[in-house]
Amino acid sequence: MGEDTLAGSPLRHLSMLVRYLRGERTAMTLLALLVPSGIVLQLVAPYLLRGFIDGTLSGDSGGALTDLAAWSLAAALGVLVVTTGTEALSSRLAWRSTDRLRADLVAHCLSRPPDFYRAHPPGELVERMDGDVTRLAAVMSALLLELLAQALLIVGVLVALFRLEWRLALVFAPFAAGTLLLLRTLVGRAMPFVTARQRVAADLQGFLEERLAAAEDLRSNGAARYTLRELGERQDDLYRKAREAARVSARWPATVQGLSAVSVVLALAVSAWLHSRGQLSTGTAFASLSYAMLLRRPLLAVTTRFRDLEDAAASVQRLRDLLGHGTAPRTGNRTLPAGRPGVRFDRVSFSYEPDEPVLRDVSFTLRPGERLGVVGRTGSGKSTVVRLLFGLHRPVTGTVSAGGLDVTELDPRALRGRVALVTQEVHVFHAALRDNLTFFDRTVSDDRLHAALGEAGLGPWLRTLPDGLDTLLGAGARGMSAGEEQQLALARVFLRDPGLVLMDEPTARLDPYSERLLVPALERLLDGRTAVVVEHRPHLLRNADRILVLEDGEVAEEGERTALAADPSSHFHELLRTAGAAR
Ligand SMILES: Nc1ncnc2c1ncn2[C@@H]1O[C@H](COP(=O)(O)OP(=O)(O)OP(=O)(O)O)[C@@H](O)[C@H]1O
Repeated sequence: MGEDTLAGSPLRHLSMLVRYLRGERTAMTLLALLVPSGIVLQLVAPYLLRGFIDGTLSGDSGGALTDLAAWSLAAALGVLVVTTGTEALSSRLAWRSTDRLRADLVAHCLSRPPDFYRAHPPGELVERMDGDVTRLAAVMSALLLELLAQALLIVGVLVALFRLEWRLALVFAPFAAGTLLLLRTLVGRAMPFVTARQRVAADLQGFLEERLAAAEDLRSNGAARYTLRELGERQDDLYRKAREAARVSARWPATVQGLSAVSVVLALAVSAWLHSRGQLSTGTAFASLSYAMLLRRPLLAVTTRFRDLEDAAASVQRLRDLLGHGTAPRTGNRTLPAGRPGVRFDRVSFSYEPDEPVLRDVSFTLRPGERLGVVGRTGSGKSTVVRLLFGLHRPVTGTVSAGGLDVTELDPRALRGRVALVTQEVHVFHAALRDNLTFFDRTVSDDRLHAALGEAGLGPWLRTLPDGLDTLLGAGARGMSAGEEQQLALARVFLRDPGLVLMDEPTARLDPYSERLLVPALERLLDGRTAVVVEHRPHLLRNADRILVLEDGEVAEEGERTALAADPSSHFHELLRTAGAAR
C-alpha cells in the first residue's frame, strides 16, 4: 500500500462507516436533537452569568438574581441530562454498527480462498477484527459526535460573541478560523505514520500467533532464543514507528495551545481597554471571557482528539484493504445432480504464480462410482488436482468437470454439499463432540450422529466418553489421538453423505497401527462413491479402479490399476516394487 493512497482527509476514509450507521435511524435522530440542545445550554450559561454580575453591580433586587441563579442551575442540570443521554445513545450506536462491521469482516474472511490465509495469518486477522474494529467503535461513539458538537459549539460561541461585543468577536474569529485552517492542512499528515505503526503491530500479533502455535517444534529444536531475538527486533521496530507517529501527531495540539494562549491574552487586553473607556460592562467582560474559554476548549478537544481520529481512519483503511483483498474465485450458480458424479479433467493447465506451471495439459476421466488413485513425487501437483476439483482454484486453461458440469460454474455451497475433501489436517474445535461433527448445525438428530460415528469406527470410543455427544473436545478438554481425529473427519463426511470424495493423504501423519485402524473406515467411505485419492503409499490404493501418475505436473501414466500393476514397464509397477522393498 503506497503512502500516497493514505493522503487526504481521514474523514474520507471514515465515510465507509456511514453504511453501518444507516440501520440506526432512531438513535441518529435522537442524537441530532440532543447534540444541538446541549450546545444551546452551554451557550446560555455565560449570558446568565452576565445578567447576574451586572445585576449585582447595579444593585438589582434579590428576586431577579434568584431567578437567574435558578435558570443557571436548570441549564447545568440540562447539560448533565443531555450529556448522559448522548453518551448512552452514541455508545449503543457504536456497538451495533461495529458489530455489523465485524460480522461483515468475518463473513468476508470465511468466504476467501486458501491464498487469503497465506497472506493474512490468523493473528493479523484477529488484530483487525478486534483491535481495528474496537478503535472504530470508539470513533463512532465519541469522536465523530464530539467533533460535530465541538464544531457547532465553535460556530455558536462566535455568533454569541458577535451579539455580545463585536470587537471581541473580531479578535476570536480570526483565531478560530486560523486554527481550523491549520488543522485542515495538518489533516491526514500523520496517517501514513499511524498506519505504519498499526501494520507493524498487526504483524507482531501474527508473528506471536505463529510462534506460539509452533512452540513444541521451537523448543525441541532449541530455537526459542531465535524467536526471542526476532521478537526484540519487531518490538524495536514497533517502538520506532509509534514514536514517529506520536511525534507527528503531537505537533498540532502544541500549536493550538500556543495560538489559544495568545488569543486569550489579546481578548483580555481588548476587554480591559473597552472596560476602562466605559464601553464594556463588567458582566459582559466576564461573559466574553467565559466564551473565550468555551471557544478554547473545543479547539483543543478537536486537535487532541485528532490523533484518535487518525488512528481510526488508518484502521478503516486497513479494513478496506482487507475487505478488498483475496477475491474469491468466480463461481456460478449451477448445482451438482444427486448421486455419484463422474469426473473429467480436459487438458487442464494451472499455475499458482505467473510463469511457474504446476499442472500441464492434464487429462483423465472417471466414470460415476470409480476411484482414482493419484501418485507421484513430492511437488508433482497431486494436491493441486484435488484442489481444482474442489473448486478452490480455477484452471488457467482447460476444464475440470464433475457430473458433466464445469466446476467453476457450480455454486460453491452446492458443490461442498455433494463433494467432500479429507486431508491430513483436522481441526478439532473447543466444543462438544456433536458440534464438532455438525459444525454447529443443531438440526442434526442424535441417531444420525451415532450412525456416522459408527461408520467412522468411533463407536467404541464414543462409549468411553463421559457425556457422550455432549463431551467437550479440543484444547484444554478431552484430547484425541491423531487417528481418532482423522476418524472424526471421516464421521463428518459420512454425515454429509457426498457423492464424490476427495482424499489428500488422509493417513500421512498416522503410525502403521493407527493407519490399520483407519483403513476399514476409509474403505467404507469410498464404497459406492466416486473418489479421487492422493496417496504416497501404493498399498493403500489396492481398491482403486484407476491410477494417475504425475511427474512434474504432467501425466506420466494413466490407466486401470490392475493393468498397470501387471505391466512391469509401468511407473506404477515400479512404484509398487520400490514400496514393497521398503516395507
Ligand atoms: N499456494 C501455492 N502457491 C504457490 N505455489 C504452490 C502453492 N501450493 C503448491 N504450490 C507449488 O505447486 C507445486 C505442486 O504442489 P502440490 O501440493 O500440488 O504437490 P504434491 O504433489 O501434492 O506434493 P506433496 O506430495 O508434497 O503433497 C509445488 O511445487 C508447490 O511448491
